[in-house]
This record gives sequence, C-alpha cells and structure tokens, in this order.
Amino acid sequence: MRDLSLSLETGQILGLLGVNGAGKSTTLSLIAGALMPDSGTIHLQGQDFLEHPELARQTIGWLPEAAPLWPELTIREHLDAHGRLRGFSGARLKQAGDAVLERLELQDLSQRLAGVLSQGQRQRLGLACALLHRPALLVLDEPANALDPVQVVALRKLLRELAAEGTAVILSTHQLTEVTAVCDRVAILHEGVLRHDAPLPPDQHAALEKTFFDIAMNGRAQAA
Ligand SMILES: Nc1ncnc2c1ncn2[C@@H]1O[C@H](COP(=O)(O)OP(=O)(O)OP(=O)(O)O)[C@@H](O)[C@H]1O
Repeated sequence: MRDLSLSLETGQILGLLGVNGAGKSTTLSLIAGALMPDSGTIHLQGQDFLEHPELARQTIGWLPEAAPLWPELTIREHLDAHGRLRGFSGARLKQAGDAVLERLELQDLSQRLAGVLSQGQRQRLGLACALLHRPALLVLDEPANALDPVQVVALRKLLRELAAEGTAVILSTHQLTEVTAVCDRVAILHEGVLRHDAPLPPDQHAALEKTFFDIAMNGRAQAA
C-alpha cells in the first residue's frame, strides 16, 4: 500500500473494490490491526490504534476472508469464547450471544460443531463473532462470500440496520452490485494505490461500473 489515506464517518458503509491483488485484504488487515504498517497512523474516535491496540480489540469487529473457526467447537462455544476474550461473562455473555444468534439466524444451529457447517453457515458464524461486542467499526473482507441469495439480502438489511445504529462499516467485495445495494461510499484500489474515493448516490450502478473498469482495465487515475 502506498500513500493510502481513508476516513470513515459513524454510520457510513464504505465499499472497497479492486481487482485480485489490488490490496483490499491488506488494507483491511491493517485497519483491523492484524498487520502493522511500515509507516503512518490509524485512528479511531481520535485515538491512535497503533499506540493503543487494546482499543482496536474493543472497538473493531473483523471478519477476515476465511472466518477463523475452531472445527471442534459449537457455534455457541465460539460466541462464548469471543465474548470471554472481550471480558464478557454471566448474563452479559449469554445476552450478547443470543442477540447475534438471532441477527444471523443461527439460533437453531447453536449446538452444531463449526467443523460440519456449510460454507455460508461458517460465514454467518464469522460475522456473528465479529459483531458480538457491538463494535463501533466493522471490517468485513468479502462478507457475502458463499452466502445464498436469501442470506445476501439478509446481510444487506443487517448492514443497513447496523449503520442506522451508528456502526461504521468497511467491506471489500468483488460484486459491484453489493456495493451499489448497500454502500454509501466507494473506494477503489489498484496496485496498492487508492484511485477513487467518493460518495455513492443511489442508482449509480452504471457509473460505478464504468469507473471500476476504467481503473481496472486501463490503470488510469480517475478523479474521485
Ligand atoms: N504477507 C505478504 N507478503 C508479501 N506480499 C503479500 C503479502 N500479503 C499479500 N501480499 C501481496 O500483496 C498484494 C495484495 O494482496 P491482497 O490480498 O491485499 O489483495 P486483494 O485485493 O485482497 O486480492 P483478492 O481480490 O485476490 O483477494 C498481492 O500481490 C499479494 O500477493
């Protein structure tokens, strides 16, 4: 990544686009604190993450490209483990788990082992773990991967609800339709450089498609 500068407001949903290898996952890993930048700063609510990594753990929910699950634990045990890691216990732990089970429609599967879940169910469990502590910033790497059309629509609804509650969301995707359906801002990376960063008004699918292909195919800088 070079000269990357991005900011996100409370309640905004930012879609991060780019061809394979453009740097989307690297950017999200930096924001989530899983990678350390060689230089630069990352702030959340005025605080420097790199100086206060504990702040990042409390305020960010991260779903990496492949949800990191333990095959021998059930869905409920995953949520308990994530909650305990963040200091939850007793009734608070159970309530937080119940809330995300309901939001991700996983109640009926709570006792199922992660190792036997379908890909889409694994993805929903990964999202449930990322959401458990009600993060102020949700960082999602291709969250619609492996979801069926019903769940894709449910995910859009969930992200809009979270944004309305004040959560900031940054998500990467290969689906331009996902961006136009749910994002109010779009950023496009190309070869580690941010080439476009602009609000996305409704009904702008054709314009977004043109901008994306101009950057992806010609490598031309587009005015944001
Ligand atoms: N740990 C690493 N060390 C060296 N290079 C890396 C490392 N991780 C990623 N890269 C390289 O950085 C570039 C960006 O990778 P990244 O995974 O961020 O792309 P992406 O936009 O998420 O791609 P995709 O759409 O294929 O998932 C790629 O060329 C990749 O090979």
